[in-house]
Amino acid sequence: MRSDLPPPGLTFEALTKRFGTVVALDDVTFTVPPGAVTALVGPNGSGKTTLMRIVLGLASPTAGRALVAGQHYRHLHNPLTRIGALLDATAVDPGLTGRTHLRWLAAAGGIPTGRADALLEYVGLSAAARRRVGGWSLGMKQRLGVAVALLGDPPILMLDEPMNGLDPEGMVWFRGLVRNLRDEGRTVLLSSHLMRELEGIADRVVVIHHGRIAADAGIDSLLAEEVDTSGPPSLEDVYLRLVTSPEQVVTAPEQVRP
Ligand SMILES: Nc1ncnc2c1ncn2[C@@H]1O[C@H](COP(=O)(O)OP(=O)(O)OP(=O)(O)O)[C@@H](O)[C@H]1O
Repeated sequence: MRSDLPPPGLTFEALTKRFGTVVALDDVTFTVPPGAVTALVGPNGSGKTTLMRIVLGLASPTAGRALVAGQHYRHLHNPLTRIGALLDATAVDPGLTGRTHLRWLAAAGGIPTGRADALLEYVGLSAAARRRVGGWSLGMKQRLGVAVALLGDPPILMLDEPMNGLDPEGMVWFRGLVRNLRDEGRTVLLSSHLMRELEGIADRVVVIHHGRIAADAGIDSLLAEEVDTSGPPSLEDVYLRLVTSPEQVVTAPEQVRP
């Protein structure tokens, strides 16, 4: 392998996951390229969370594999410093303060606890940090989840529906955050149902439908191909067409926003 190639972000190779008779993921192959923001979209139950859980070793694939920078998660040295994830913002002990939660996770991961305070400030939670998380709104918990994901200052972030519950100011904050992460050269995989928000922050889009890839392309090329709309094409138009025409597969991996 050439040494001047950037390290891969996330790689999914023929990934299949069955829960009994339910096929959550069906032979899924795609790459999340480094240094870009990739949106993972699909209807409820299409397999997005399952895919992310497999990356972190929280679920085992029935077949195929998911790799982080070319390695299985379980083989990563200091995993918090390699990939940060937000899968379920509500999975926090409600009796803990946000600060205690974050400092505890930092200590458990061998990260200086002082970073927890810096991150609470970064995600706009300094004022609430010493209050119990049980009294926090969903949007506040999402911000805390982002802080957890950033604890190890990882080059790869994987965020499952991080915009749920954010108020308009929170949306603006989140947009800025994702742009910063990309400007810092980080790799971001982000799932959401909020197409308009994704249109403003994603470089690439992977559409998953019934556990299979329906599109994997740069957002600009996806929009450029959408010619059947009366007004300017939107990601929502592309998405709706794809999930109502599951046999269609769009790939244009070369298209990444500069
Ligand atoms: N632990 C489990 N046991 C059984 N079935 C499961 C389990 N986890 C997920 N599934 C099923 O796998 C499929 C994919 O679910 P998944 O949660 O990955 O979808 P999703 O795309 O994240 O959905 P949403 O957009 O609603 O969050 C669904 O049919 C779901 O019911």
